[in-house]
Amino acid sequence: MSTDLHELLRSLRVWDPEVTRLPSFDPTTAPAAPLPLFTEWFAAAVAAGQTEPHTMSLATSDESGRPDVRIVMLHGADETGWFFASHAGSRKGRHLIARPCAALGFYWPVLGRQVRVRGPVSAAPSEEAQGDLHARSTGALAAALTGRQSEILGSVEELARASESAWERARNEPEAPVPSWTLYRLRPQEVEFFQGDEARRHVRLRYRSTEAGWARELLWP
Ligand SMILES: Cc1cc2nc3c(=O)[nH]c(=O)nc-3n(C[C@H](O)[C@H](O)[C@H](O)COP(=O)(O)O)c2cc1C
Repeated sequence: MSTDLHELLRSLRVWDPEVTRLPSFDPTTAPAAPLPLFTEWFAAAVAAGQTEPHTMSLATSDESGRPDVRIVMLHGADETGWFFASHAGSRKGRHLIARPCAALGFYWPVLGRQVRVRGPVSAAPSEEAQGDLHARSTGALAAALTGRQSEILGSVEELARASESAWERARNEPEAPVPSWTLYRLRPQEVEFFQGDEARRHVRLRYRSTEAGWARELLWP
């Protein structure tokens, strides 16, 4: 029996009160810079039981300006930027060489919250990337050692063979270097916080980097 996609879509709700608690958000009480608010919202998402709150959409564009998007993990955020890691030779890595700008999107449905971050991207020093990788799990190192991300794969058997030897190396050599593994820093020029509201009076607060510091402005939903 085939699925009726349209019927299924119509049957779904956003912010079902059974699973979503929409907190109120008063933008007049928001801090002067976006990082403390991001940290507060991130912690609230974790506390509310949001699954995988540290995954985010990463949008890049190719040299012709054609956009692309995929999910990556957030590796950290501080006053210098938001961090993620990947292979320099992957599609996104090639995009970031051609056009070193990106956007991140977080969605934490248990609280009806979205955060968007945009800005220029640069690669952190290689020692930082290797240190970040080696502080992660054996699986993360094995995946990085498998390499060849975004290349055409001939068969699943080929991947299984490469992955098995990568796992073996990761177990025996937990500090194995992965030269293509890159820690990227996105320096925020704009950070937008979106709080969903049941009456659809969603609150959108945008921080915009200016020479005088962070400007804060509300946006129509
Ligand atoms: C939950 C989740 C987390 C992921 N985290 C990463 C990550 O941190 N780094 C990464 O390179 N790919 C990660 N991926 C895989 C990417 O989505 C993507 O398939 C891969 O990076 C290749 O993308 P590209 O061809 O655009 O370069 C993750 C995928 C999922 C579903």
